[in-house]
Amino acid sequence: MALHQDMAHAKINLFLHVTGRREDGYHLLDSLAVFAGAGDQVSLSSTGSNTEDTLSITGPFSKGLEADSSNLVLKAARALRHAQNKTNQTLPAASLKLEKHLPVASGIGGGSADAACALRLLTRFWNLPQETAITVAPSLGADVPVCLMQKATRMEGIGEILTPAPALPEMGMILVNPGVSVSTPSIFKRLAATGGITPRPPLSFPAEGWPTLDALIAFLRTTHNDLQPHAIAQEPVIAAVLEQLSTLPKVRFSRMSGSGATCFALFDSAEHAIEAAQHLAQQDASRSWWQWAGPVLP
Ligand SMILES: C[C@](O)(CO)[C@H](O)COP(=O)(O)OP(=O)(O)OC[C@H]1O[C@@H](n2ccc(N)nc2=O)[C@H](O)[C@@H]1O
Ligand SMILES: Nc1ncnc2c1ncn2[C@@H]1O[C@H](COP(=O)(O)OP(=O)(O)OP(=O)(O)O)[C@@H](O)[C@H]1O
Repeated sequence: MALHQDMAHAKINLFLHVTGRREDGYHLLDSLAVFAGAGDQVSLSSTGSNTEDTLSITGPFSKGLEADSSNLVLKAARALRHAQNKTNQTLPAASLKLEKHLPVASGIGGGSADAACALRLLTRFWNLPQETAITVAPSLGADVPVCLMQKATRMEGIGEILTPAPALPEMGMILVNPGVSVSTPSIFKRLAATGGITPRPPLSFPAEGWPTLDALIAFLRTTHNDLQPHAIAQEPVIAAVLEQLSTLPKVRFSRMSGSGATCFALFDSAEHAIEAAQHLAQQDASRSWWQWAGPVLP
């Protein structure tokens, strides 16, 4: 029986500016990340024996994902054990289950969200201080620290400088992925190969936040996803997704998230998003695409 379970929510970059490049090749970013109701489910139970941590994967996107030490869930467990400098004998082995609902390598941080979720579950299971998870998170991926919190956040540095976002309005969202997986390093490489960084004046967030969706959208229109043109150059179908989203009833704003290929559209409410998703599902072009509609987490 599962002792603990938690949701690994999809991370959406409402904008994503690439502001510089470090000597190690990692890019400096400025981004506003929010979390959608969509997510994977991770659960944990005790194996009842002192063997190794184990993982099993089910769900619509389990195919092609290995449940071995390459999986970010088991990498999270190993990193946490290492940080505690304890052996398998002193921390009981965990049996982890991942129900995979988010498309893999799709720009919405599914693997990072799973790793962060595993860190949250395991720190509770092993009675470790929360700080251990916070310390370990960046070593698992640039998106893991923000996924640990699952709250609207401004991301800077390479993703490790996190500032809670000011107040956001209630809104609904559609996510659409056309079924092509996009490797994050390949899109950053394309950006670097073309000279990359677009100089921009520093961006300030209003301290009072955005009381309405109109206000948020006016702000977002001054921003970009700098990875979007490079992802479209690699996978032109992303432009078709954005075209479809822009014509949906009551849509307010659309853009690609992260390094793609998932694109999002914003609506005044989750109900409007769900209605528009029903409309989208009837279009020939989008029938085979993965889609989700619902609320953005507060
Ligand atoms: C694009 C974003 O999703 C925006 O939230 C993240 O920056 C990427 O986060 P992530 O997938 O967790 O990234 P990682 O697994 O740490 O890095 C994958 C690869 O992406 C590139 N990378 C990633 C993050 C970053 N700030 N600069 C980079 O250049 C590097 O080539 C790195 O080897
Ligand atoms: N639990 C996992 N879920 C998804 N991918 C995983 C997992 N564990 C390892 N991976 C590997 O991590 C890579 C990145 O997957 P992920 O779904 O996090 O990409 P992404 O959504 O593009 O992430 P980001 O938005 O952070 O760039 C995949 O190529 C996959 O092989």
